[in-house]
Amino acid sequence: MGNTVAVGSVFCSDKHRSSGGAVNGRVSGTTPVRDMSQEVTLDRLGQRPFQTASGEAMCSSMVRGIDHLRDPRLNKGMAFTLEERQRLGIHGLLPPRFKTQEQQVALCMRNVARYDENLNKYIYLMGLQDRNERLFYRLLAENVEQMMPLVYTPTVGLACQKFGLIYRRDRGLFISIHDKGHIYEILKNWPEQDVRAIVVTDGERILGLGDLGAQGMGIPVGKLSLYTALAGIKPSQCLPITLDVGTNNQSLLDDEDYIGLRHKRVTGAEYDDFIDEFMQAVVKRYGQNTLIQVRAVVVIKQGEFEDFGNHNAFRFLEKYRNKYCTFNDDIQGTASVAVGGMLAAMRKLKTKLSEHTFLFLGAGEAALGIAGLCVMAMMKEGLSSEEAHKRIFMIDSRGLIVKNRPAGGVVGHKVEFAQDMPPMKEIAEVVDRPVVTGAAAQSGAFTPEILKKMGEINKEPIIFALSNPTSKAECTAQQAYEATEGRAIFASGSPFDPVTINGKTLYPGQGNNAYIFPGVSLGVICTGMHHISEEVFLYSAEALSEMVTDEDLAQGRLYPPLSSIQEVSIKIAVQLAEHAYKTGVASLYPEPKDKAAFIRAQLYDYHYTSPLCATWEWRSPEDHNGAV
Ligand SMILES: NC(=O)C1=CN([C@@H]2O[C@H](COP(=O)(O)OP(=O)(O)OC[C@H]3O[C@@H](n4cnc5c(N)ncnc54)[C@H](OP(=O)(O)O)[C@@H]3O)[C@@H](O)[C@H]2O)C=CC1
Ligand SMILES: CC(=O)C(=O)O
Ligand SMILES: [Mg+2]
Repeated sequence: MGNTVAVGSVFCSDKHRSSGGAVNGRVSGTTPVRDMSQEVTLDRLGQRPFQTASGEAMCSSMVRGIDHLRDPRLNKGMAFTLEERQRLGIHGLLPPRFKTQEQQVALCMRNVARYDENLNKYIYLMGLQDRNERLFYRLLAENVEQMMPLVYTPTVGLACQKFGLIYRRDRGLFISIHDKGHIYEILKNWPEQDVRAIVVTDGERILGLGDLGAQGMGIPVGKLSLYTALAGIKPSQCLPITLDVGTNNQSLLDDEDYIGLRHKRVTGAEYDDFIDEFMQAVVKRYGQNTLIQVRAVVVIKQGEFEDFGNHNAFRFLEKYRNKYCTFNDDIQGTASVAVGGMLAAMRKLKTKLSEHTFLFLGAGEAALGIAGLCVMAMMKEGLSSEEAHKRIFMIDSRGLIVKNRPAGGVVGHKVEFAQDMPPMKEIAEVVDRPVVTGAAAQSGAFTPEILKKMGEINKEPIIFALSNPTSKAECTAQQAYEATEGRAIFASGSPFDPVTINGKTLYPGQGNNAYIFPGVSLGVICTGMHHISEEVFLYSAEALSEMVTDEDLAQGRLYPPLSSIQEVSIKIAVQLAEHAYKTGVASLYPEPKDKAAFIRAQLYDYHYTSPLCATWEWRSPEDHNGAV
């Protein structure tokens, strides 16, 4: 157990020693000399150093045998071979049986099935991620349909609500408003050097569940696990962050298990300065610095804003979109998946978007994002902006958004969608539109009567109930199909089981931004785009809809099956790369000739590799003067 594994040529700088490795019991990647076009990592002597489980080069002189069991990046459990066990000095620390990774995945599936409650399944999966990272990602990636509802919506919503109760160990970075002035120092505590993707929330609007404060951390953690499982972005390059500025949720403030700051949300200039400092600190830590250290490749910081409150989400998107490489998933990612689904529905109906009118229940981040992208798509089909806007009807908490709305009028991004009509309060009054989208977190808002009316007016009404989690859906798939005798073209934000109606089984689509954000992020990272334009989300929507087959459409699916979602991500990334090089917004040169092959070469491999390699030699602890 005391044996130490070493590589002949050691290339750790002092910086690396102080930022991870065995010093704090975690093995971090180093900052290797990196040439992404070939994905070769070389040490100073031009030799291939040891690769960690995440594919990163590392200071193997600092890794002890036992670390291969304790570090989730290195651990393979019973899949370590006899030779590996003996040479790593871990023989006897594992049961005598040897297993393949496939057998381990099957065991994990059986373990998940043993739990009745989804929250317990979630806890099991988080435990697996903490123990054996590759196994966790293989389980997720190869069983997306079963696992996504557990690590993502709907279960992640419950996990956030109970986060304090189920909290086990560190994952992600918490930065509180009281860290103002020191955010860069906090970022330096993160043990990874090569972060490419950050998902950040301030917990103010977690799914449709409202303000969950610091417990919103489940969302960046869940989203980033999909970055890896669905788009092959390396886990070591992903950083989940929660900005804790307090919470206005009194029941959390009163909850003995609440993990965040126990005061109301800080707002105004103090909050804005805090976010500004955060953005600058991220670039200082992972933007410029990383750029200086690498060769032949521009490493970018890529960040995603998630589940911020409405009033801040739009402000920050405007403020930061041209200054940083960032997007808002709730506004832009959702828009893309919804328009992708609508384009697929148009193929089924053999019509164009511009031939329809659209009704939105909700006029917040999700609904306004979708409405905006619908306008863009209709303009691409030939409508003027004015004509396209006339086709969009939106309802917020005060009723239909109209120009002459009394008391308070219409403000912000809603203004462009205000119709020249008399005010109307009830959704039933305006539901005679062929495409109806719910994104208002008002569960059951599409009542059976409303759904029936949609079915009476339209032969095949397009009904999207996008609110999450399931408890907030505007209607269920069963309700939509039943009220329309199976004629509805339906999609929902959280998954619903297939429904059999009049002997025909229909497969509701999951209109969730998870179809979009992993692929967009992969494309951005692989091209070094500095800014993400709105067109990216229309291209992604088109790429997504092109992957829907006629057979899918015949079964009621508006999206490709979740089992093919990795291919969707790659297709989106390739499409985005084509666009990035064509329009000169890529910064990674030389331009890869075969973009698909290039992108595939970057992907995280969740299969185990051997920790042993030819250049290794055994050294006793004394050889290292005890520096193990
Ligand atoms: N499927 C997916 O991929 C995604 C789904 N979502 C889901 O969409 C939902 C909304 O999110 P988001 O847009 O960010 O939230 P916002 O808070 O930005 O918007 C909510 C909107 O709903 C409106 N609203 C509230 N009550 C009613 C009511 N009784 N009748 C009509 N409208 C009402 C609000 O009105 P007002 O403006 O007057 O306050 C507001 O316009 C959430 O459940 C979220 O989980 C979000 C992102 C992605
Ligand atoms: C899916 C998502 O991002 C949301 O519901 O907020
Ligand atoms: Mg969200």
